[in-house]
Amino acid sequence: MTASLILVINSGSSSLKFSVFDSTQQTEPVSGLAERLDTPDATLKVSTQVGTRQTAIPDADHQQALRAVTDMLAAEGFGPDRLLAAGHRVVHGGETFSSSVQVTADILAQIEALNHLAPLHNPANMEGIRALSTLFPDLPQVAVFDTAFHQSVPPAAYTYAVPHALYRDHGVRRYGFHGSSHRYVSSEAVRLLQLDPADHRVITAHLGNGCSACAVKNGQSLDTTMGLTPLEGLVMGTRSGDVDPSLHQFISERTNLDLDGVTAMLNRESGLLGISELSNDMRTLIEAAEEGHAQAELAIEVFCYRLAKAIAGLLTATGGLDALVFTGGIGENATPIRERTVYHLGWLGLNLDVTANLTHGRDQMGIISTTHEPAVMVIPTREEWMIAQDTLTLVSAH
Ligand SMILES: Nc1ncnc2c1ncn2[C@@H]1O[C@H](COP(=O)(O)OP(=O)(O)O)[C@@H](O)[C@H]1O
Ligand SMILES: CC(=O)OP(=O)(O)O
Ligand SMILES: [Mg+2]
Repeated sequence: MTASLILVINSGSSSLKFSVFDSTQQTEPVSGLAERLDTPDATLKVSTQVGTRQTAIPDADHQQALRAVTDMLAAEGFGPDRLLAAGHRVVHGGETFSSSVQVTADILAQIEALNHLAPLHNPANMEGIRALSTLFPDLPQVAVFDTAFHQSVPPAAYTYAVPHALYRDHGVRRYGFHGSSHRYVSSEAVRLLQLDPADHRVITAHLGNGCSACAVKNGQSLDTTMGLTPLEGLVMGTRSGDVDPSLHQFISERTNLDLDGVTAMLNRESGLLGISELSNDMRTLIEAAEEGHAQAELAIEVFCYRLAKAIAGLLTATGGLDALVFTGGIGENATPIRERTVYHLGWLGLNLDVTANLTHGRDQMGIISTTHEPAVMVIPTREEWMIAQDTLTLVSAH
């Protein structure tokens, strides 16, 4: 049997998302998620063409979860003999990686040296790579970095106004994340609108649990809202985004939190959850706001205002706008969020087509504005598919 399957792994601190792509048929026959790892409630959810099912995998760690995934795949007829390669999402590639790479012991050491730049994400990503190489030592593995697409951002946009020695000695600069998503949806906008690949200006808004926006000119990222870590920029589900840099000291002086405690607060208890004191889930907030929940309403308004303000700022990098693209769970589904955000940007000549926005732009083009110049679009992201494509390209070249 020829090996044609690409296994894509997005390994997080307490979860492990996976997808299987069939590179010959261009299909995604199986995908799923192992969550609440290292707890008695750990579960594995698997979706195939026939439906979704859930199994308990109590106390499973990353390696046991991956074993459960590969056992399940074998039982479904996608055994290890059919695996061609695995592609991993790695959140931080620092300045070392400007494109995807095949993993070797040397590459693994280079990625590990960047762990301090993304302590919440990279160690978990490494865990996924390690766990899979223990299970299948001969399977080629590829690392696809969130930061890689943003390596074209110029120094004026990535330099913090702090002593330059911090950059030289410690790599303190803005890096940006969600690169696979921004790269995919911006190139889709160019394709769908038939824009000139060498002459276009697109702003992409990736709005999931983590949120970031990106300025893309002529296929290159020129600026983005996330920084040294994925905490900077927009309001997110549980992350604050931009705050006054004095806040760490201010909070720790007035509460009993130390630096780690404040960082955890800004990452896990802030954003939509922090403002609303209700939920980090946009669906819940939209419903609550409709029923008159004042803090849910405030959380939504802060989210949209800050997003619109960031988009307006990113136009400094592009010098114009051909398309504004919404993607991610919120961007693809939350009609009122797109409406309110675009409302703040009416002065740019952006006007939503109310019906198209309600149907979530589910036509071939995904356009939800009354005009095409500039166009507002909804384009579903395909981060896992991008990872599979890079993986296939790299292993085919070897
Ligand atoms: N129909 C919907 N309406 C509003 N928000 C939605 C809808 N569907 C999903 N979302 C929101 O999308 C967010 C999750 O986005 P997603 O891209 O799936 O997250 P992740 O970054 O974890 O992949 C949540 O805030 C969720 O409430
Ligand atoms: C980098 C980042 O914020 O990723 P996520 O949205 O998956 O949390
Ligand atoms: Mg996502």
